[in-house]
Amino acid sequence: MSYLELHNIKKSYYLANQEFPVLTGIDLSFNQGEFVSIVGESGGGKTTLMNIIGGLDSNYAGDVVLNGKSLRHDTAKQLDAYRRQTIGFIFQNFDLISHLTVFNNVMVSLQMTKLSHKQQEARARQLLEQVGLKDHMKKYPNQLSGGQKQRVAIARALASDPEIIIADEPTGALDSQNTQEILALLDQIAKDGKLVITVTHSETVANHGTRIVRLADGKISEDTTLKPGYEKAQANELATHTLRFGATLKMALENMRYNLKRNLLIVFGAAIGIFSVIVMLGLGNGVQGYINHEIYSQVNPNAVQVTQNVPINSDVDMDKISMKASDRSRLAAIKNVQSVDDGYFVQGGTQLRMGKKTASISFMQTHNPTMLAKSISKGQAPKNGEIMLTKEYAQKLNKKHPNALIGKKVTFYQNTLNDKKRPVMLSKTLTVSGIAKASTGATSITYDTMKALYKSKGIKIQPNFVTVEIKGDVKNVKPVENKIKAFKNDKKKAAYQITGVGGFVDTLNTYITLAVNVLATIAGISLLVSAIMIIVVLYISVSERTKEIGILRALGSSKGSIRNLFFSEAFFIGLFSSALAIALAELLQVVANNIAQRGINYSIMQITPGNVIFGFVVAIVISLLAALAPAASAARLDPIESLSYE
Ligand SMILES: Nc1ncnc2c1ncn2[C@@H]1O[C@H](COP(=O)(O)OP(=O)(O)OP(=O)(O)O)[C@@H](O)[C@H]1O
Repeated sequence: MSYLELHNIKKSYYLANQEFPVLTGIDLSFNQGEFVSIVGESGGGKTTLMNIIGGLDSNYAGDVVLNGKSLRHDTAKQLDAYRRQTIGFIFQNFDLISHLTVFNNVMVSLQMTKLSHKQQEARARQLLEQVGLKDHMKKYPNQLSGGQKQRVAIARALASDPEIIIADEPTGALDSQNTQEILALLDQIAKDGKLVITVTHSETVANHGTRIVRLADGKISEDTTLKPGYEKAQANELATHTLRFGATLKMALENMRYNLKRNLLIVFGAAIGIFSVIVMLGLGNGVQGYINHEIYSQVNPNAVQVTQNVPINSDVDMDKISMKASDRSRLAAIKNVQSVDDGYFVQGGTQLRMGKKTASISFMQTHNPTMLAKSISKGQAPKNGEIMLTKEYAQKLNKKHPNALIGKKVTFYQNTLNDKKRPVMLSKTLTVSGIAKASTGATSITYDTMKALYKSKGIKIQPNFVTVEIKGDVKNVKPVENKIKAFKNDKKKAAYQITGVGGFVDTLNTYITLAVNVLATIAGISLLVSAIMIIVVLYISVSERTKEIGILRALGSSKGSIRNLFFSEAFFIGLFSSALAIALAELLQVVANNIAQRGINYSIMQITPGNVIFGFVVAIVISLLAALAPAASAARLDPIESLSYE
């Protein structure tokens, strides 16, 4: 039994359903240590035969038997492994990967062996030294002479220490000096106990080997042994696996670096979409924050004022509008209610006097601790025996310097009815504690002061409103408001009326979030443009790298690895473009906030870590999705057609 046997190999090509037979029944056997030259007329099927022996073509009749085992039933993956482990290809046009250095061209093959990374590097160095390229390892293929390129190809073919070297016209592109040197190397490989099969038109090459096989009309016409084959050595093939993801990542990175300018433009283009989305989200956060900040600085959104649901007019029955202990306790029992404070408001009938000046007050109420200090423009909230005035009323007492009233005494008059419905005048001298903003503050005294004032004429008051304070986030306000609204009175109508901004703020926030998301989605349309751009670029890349794909398949990488190669490229486009987009957005944030701080004293753009992560994830996912079709088309390419791609 010979090491490699071909049994009745037949192969035809079909064009428009017409059969063109190329090989019509080849029977051959080879042994390790032989240097066989296959010669024959051009178009006679030599390359076709080499592709069958090399496991690149499995669409033939007959059988290839290696070491007693037929290749016929090998799966695509087993054939990949066969090419990686047992076969080393050397091509006429060298077929090196142009964007990889000499060293890395050899490393591509070695990365498919199970050697450690250190051992792979050491072997790459040793092989390149062996073919005389010690000083050229860092060069790119286009910086080498033809003979040097073919040496790199030989070093690469020897990477996994395969038992069979297939050299298709290895000296076809070389001068006589280089031809001799390459032949010497091939001869040495055969001497080392490997099987070297070369296809050639050159008699010089053919005569150099140990055996010449002539092909004519698709058959063997002559099989001549020139000299006995060399001693076969102990088979020493290295165990292999397909190109791992890490290696494809590295190759993708090297390819991007090789086409740096183009890739920078692509990354920049893809970054625009992600940048717009991040900026929109950041601005959304900022604007929402700003609006909330503005509202919160004026009023406490977590405070809700609750009154009985009865129309208030001059002859209203005070008893009907008062908030009873039962009202207060059922409000206090609602989830998230922190406190329920008694309050009392008065509409009309109030006058302030200071010297000769008077001010009629249309509305005043008791002060409670949920009112924000920010609603006071000067001074403080009233304590017992004090009054806070809104600016509007303060100006009636001191037009030019309303703030000068603070600390001064004013006389407070209140017309009301006593228990017997007789009009009485309440009066008390109070100290002005502070001036409230007209828009958000109220003229107010404490509940105790109000109570004492009425008590001076024997009137006992009940609170006519309460302030319900709600715990925690403003989101808790709406549910509490809804619960309050749900209470019914005897007439099955809503028992209470409420005023407060919390529910409104929550609704406003919902609308702002909605608007921001709509804007971000519109900005996201540019992501679609980015995705289409990435698809186009990757298709161009697949077509540019068709030859490289053929080379990698010949070296034994699987379809999956080819797919990964393009996914890796897409991954890097996604990664780099999102990094660029985030950097630009952060930069814009610094500039925008700087300007905003000067204008409105607020950071109007707030990009959160969540936005940044979102940007990264979206960019990478979109890039990988965009790579789906180009990567699949690259993986589907036929290795033989890819190798002959010009
Ligand atoms: N993919 C293909 N489809 C159709 N015909 C093909 C295909 N590949 C090769 N052929 C034909 O098969 C025949 C054998 O081609 P092959 O390349 O094996 O010849 P060869 O002996 O290596 O030729 P040369 O010495 O010129 O390189 C040729 O006539 C060629 O046109």
